[in-house]
Amino acid sequence: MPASNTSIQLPILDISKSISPSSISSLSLACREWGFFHIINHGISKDLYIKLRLSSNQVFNLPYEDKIKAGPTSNVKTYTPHFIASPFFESLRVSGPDFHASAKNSAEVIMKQPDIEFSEVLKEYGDKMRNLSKKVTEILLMCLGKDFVTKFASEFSNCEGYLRINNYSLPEKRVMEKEVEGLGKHTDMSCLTIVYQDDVGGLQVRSKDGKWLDINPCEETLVVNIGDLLHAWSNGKLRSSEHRVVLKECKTRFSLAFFWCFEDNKVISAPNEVVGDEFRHYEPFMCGDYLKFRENSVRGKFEKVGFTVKDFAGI
Ligand SMILES: O=C(O)CCC(=O)C(=O)O
Ligand SMILES: [Fe+2]
Repeated sequence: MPASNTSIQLPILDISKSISPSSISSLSLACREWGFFHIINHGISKDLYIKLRLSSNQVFNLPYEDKIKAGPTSNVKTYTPHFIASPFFESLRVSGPDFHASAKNSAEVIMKQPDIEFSEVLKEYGDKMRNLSKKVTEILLMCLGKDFVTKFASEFSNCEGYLRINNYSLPEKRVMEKEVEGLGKHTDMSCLTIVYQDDVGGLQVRSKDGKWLDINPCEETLVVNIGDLLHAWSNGKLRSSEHRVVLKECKTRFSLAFFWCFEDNKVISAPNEVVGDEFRHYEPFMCGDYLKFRENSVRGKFEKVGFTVKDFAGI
């Protein structure tokens, strides 16, 4: 794995304010080049984050035998154990629209005495993320063209989100000769993803010429990245970049990735006005069919990219 120590400066968008024309242009550039940017004043308090982290850790700290009750072969399928995405990664999924019910469902399967706060905190976080995702979608439409919010916001009106709570850990006595992949390179199967990463760092984006660049954590700042669904809908104008997480020292790492997605039966086809005078790069496709394509191909699933929306619907 090539060593990496270069970080990139991404635009920081103050989501609490109305966006200025100069912010639109720097954001548009970042979305075309990197598909990544930062947001601040997002309304997720440190207190909410800490509560969510503490109650998630209660789940991750349980024995494997308990967690696997919600594993890939269970009815709920919300827990991804170690050794699927990587030996150092496990995650728990909580889905909208009813984040409370989804969290409660997993907690009841996994925990002997389900923690009521877990569902409440997840509801608060999920609902806030849904509102943030709607705001960010509108801003991205502004980046694509004048009046595009009025023209195209309705295409996104049935979007819904799910949260993946990611827990990274390295064996304690491991001698770290070099960094290891906590989560291998992949593109996200979303319209957009909003990530709360802790202060450990390790998130990296792959540049167009194949270099890995660090996206350094920054207090009070969330990372937003474009996923494959919006990449295809925008005819590639908003870039879904490959990214990964590397673990550099003997540390644990915790992140919250919220995926904002079209409904399964949505036909994704870039509107003519979005394509403009460029070539059309993607055939229309049904959102759910692409998700199935990724889930059913080991290569496309979590890592070992190769299979992305280009392979599925690229012209
Ligand atoms: O852990 C992170 O910072 C990012 C995780 C990620 O890329 C994902 O869950 O898709
Ligand atoms: Fe990702």
